[in-house]
Amino acid sequence: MSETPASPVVAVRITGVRKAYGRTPVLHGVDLTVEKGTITALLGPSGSGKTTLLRVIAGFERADVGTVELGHVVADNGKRTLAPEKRRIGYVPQDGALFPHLSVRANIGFALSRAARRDGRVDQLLELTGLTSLAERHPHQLSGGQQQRVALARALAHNPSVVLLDEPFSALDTALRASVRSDILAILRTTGTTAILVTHDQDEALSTADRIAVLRDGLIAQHGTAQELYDTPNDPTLAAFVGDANLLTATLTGDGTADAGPLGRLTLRESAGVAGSGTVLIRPEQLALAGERGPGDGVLEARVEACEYFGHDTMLTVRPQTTGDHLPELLRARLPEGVRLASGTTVRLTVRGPVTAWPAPAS
Ligand SMILES: Nc1ncnc2c1ncn2[C@@H]1O[C@H](COP(=O)(O)OP(=O)(O)OP(=O)(O)O)[C@@H](O)[C@H]1O
Repeated sequence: MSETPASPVVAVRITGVRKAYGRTPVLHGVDLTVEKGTITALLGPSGSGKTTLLRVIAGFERADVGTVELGHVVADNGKRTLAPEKRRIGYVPQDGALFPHLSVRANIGFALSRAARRDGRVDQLLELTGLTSLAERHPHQLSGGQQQRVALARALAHNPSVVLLDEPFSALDTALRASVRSDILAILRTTGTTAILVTHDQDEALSTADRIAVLRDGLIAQHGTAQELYDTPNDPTLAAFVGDANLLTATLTGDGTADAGPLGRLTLRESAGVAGSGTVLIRPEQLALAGERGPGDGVLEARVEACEYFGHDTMLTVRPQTTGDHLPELLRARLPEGVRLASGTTVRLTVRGPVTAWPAPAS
């Protein structure tokens, strides 16, 4: 007898949420489901409504239309809302928003009952977040990363069912950012906390979250794993938003391939069986040096315009030497470690692996 896998438990379900400030609509009907125990990155350009959505989930803003369910509880149905303090949500704002006049210990225990404080809940949280030795310091005596850990400890104090983090690393410099991010994520994973993390940093979203939801024009443009978003974005704009993208005009053959002119016939990851004009996505690491193979037969000659050396790999910007409808003026190719090429060098490139393509929209 085959067993049906248990369906995942839903921690947050947002259905058809609309929100306007005055006459300016921000959320246009957002649908999003977050499973318990997962970390979801909410990614989107500045002004796309990420903070607004987080505030609607937290109950600091009301939805105009739609529902917000937290577990089995309807927290907002566009008419009635559950007060923020009854939602079992922890909120970590951008700047941490610690009380400057209180110690780390007092900041963490601020909203706890006397009984909880007596039971050692604060000590537990100090230990969990590695702050025990800093418990008596004040916020101004802490680094930015330590302050963020205090903010997280405070958000976790009530055993929330969901923690919302609004760009919690944006105030930190690049070096500190990576280490604080991994500390905070480790804490969230250790405690099995469901989290929604707002970011406009694509790399951060791709490298940290179980799932990524991209908010664009007030709607979720795509929700999936990092690999789904990177390999099979829903449209060319998303492809360019999540990672580096070479977008080429191609002719879809309808048999699972696309004719990309000088780059030859490319195999598609998925094919809708549609023939006609379309756009193909080639990620920079899918362009490889063709070795001895000459132009034609899927090999493109191009001139190096720029060579960025990163140690672990090299990013080339090249100008195709063949002009035509198929190719953009410049392409980006990520080559393996050790490659360094002077501007003006001619390279021969070929495409590796299957690509994603979209038929041209019907006019
Ligand atoms: N209280 C408010 N009153 C009026 N308009 C607001 C209010 N809060 C946000 N907005 C507007 O709503 C839009 C979405 O803002 P929001 O802060 O949700 O975006 P965001 O995606 O979080 O942006 P960022 O990445 O820059 O923080 C913006 O145009 C913003 O100016």
